[in-house]
Amino acid sequence: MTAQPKTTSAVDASVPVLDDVDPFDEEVLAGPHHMHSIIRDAGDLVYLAQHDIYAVARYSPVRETLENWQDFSSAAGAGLANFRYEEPWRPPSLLLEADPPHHDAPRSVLQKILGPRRIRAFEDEWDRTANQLVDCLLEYGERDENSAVVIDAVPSIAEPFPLSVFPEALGLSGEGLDNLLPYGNFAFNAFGPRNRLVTEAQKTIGPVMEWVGEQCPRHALTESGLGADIWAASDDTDITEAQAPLIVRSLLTAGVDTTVYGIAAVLYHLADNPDQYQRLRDEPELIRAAIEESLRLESPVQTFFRTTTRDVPISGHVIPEGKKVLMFLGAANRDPRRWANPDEFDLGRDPSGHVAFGSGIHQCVGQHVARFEAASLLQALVPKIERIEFSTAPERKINNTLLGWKTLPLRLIPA
Ligand code: HEM
Ligand SMILES: O=C(O)c1ccc(-n2ccnc2)cc1
Repeated sequence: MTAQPKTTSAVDASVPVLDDVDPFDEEVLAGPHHMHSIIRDAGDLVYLAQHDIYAVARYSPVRETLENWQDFSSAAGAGLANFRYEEPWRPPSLLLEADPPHHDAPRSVLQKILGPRRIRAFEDEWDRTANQLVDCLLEYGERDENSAVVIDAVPSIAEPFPLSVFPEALGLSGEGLDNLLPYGNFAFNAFGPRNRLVTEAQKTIGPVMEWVGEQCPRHALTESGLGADIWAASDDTDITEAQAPLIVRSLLTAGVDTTVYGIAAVLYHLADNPDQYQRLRDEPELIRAAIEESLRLESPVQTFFRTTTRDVPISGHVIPEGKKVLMFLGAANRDPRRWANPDEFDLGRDPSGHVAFGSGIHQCVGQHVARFEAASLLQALVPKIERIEFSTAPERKINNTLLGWKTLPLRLIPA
């Protein structure tokens, strides 16, 4: 594979060039919001010279780029690497890294299998698991002098809950599930540049990748899980037998890490807004709004890329064909041009239209899994916990694509 030619096509002189903005700088990854406002203020479209990429951060050009799959292709990869010039680190995703028509059948299969009706079938079981988790924390959790339960919500809630419900729903055997977090972490780092985050993880990811590959064949999956549904679709020739394991792999990649970050985001914003947590206690019907508003504010999946399929006109500029375009979903979700008081957590706002799950033909097909998991958890937690407070400052986890928490030290005051 030849290295991607650097800016063979001249940058349209009207496009603001930002020389000193590196979205993948580790300090920026830990706190991207100042960078977001610099890019939003620079214009609808900017050129980030350090990576030879274009970028959109304002709400409407991000929506436009997400929804225009013809001009902004996913088939050259959803990350910085351009599959036209570089070998993907694994066979590309049949959904995330495909355009119509190849994208169509895998998408319609997963859309059915992960649709709200099918996921609602897990609701009672996920509610039971969530209540068991909360009861266990109340029963055995360490208490402080005011008998508040003191936890780090990342290892105590955000990680164990998705790990205890999703692999089982998918139909995994149960052995080696602790491979799922490092695998997801690596996959999301791999959408970025080959920086320390990638090269460090590359040293130990081999056996993890092998384990993931071993979970995808039909015989590795239980007969009643979502994975079996994917294989059943290959019997009905909606998809081929060769495609089925790759689609299972998609769920292994995205099915846990994303929801760990999503749940941590909800708990963070509830602890950060005690008055609104009280409102949630009084009005539990606002639980879904709390989840959406947390996803808007946090945007656990911060970025994805597209590749232009022609010289694309956008907002009075032209992006040359074959260029990577970085979509800052997190910046769009806090764009003051679209949201009043964008940085505020407001249960009273209508958060619909946020792009935390993307938009258009690639919009997150697992969004109902994410929403149902978070809702089960909050429905178990809110009635039993009077107040949630930070016990000490939370620490950011660093990833090239995901924004979330490494630690979330909380004090849970029982109701
Ligand atoms: C809070 C949790 C999650 C967030 C924030 C999230 C975010 C996203 C975003 C932004 C996209 C669009 C990608 C693009 O436009 O290139 C996407 C696509 C996708 N998501 Fe998620 N996701 C989450 C959870 C999940 C889960 C739990 C699953 C699987 C069970 C999943 C499976 C997928 C798949 C397969 C796609 C590709 C869809 C396509 O290309 O047609 N996601 N997700
Ligand atoms: O097929 C894959 O490799 C893959 C598919 C989907 C995601 N994703 C990201 C956010 N929600 C899901 C990540 C990887």
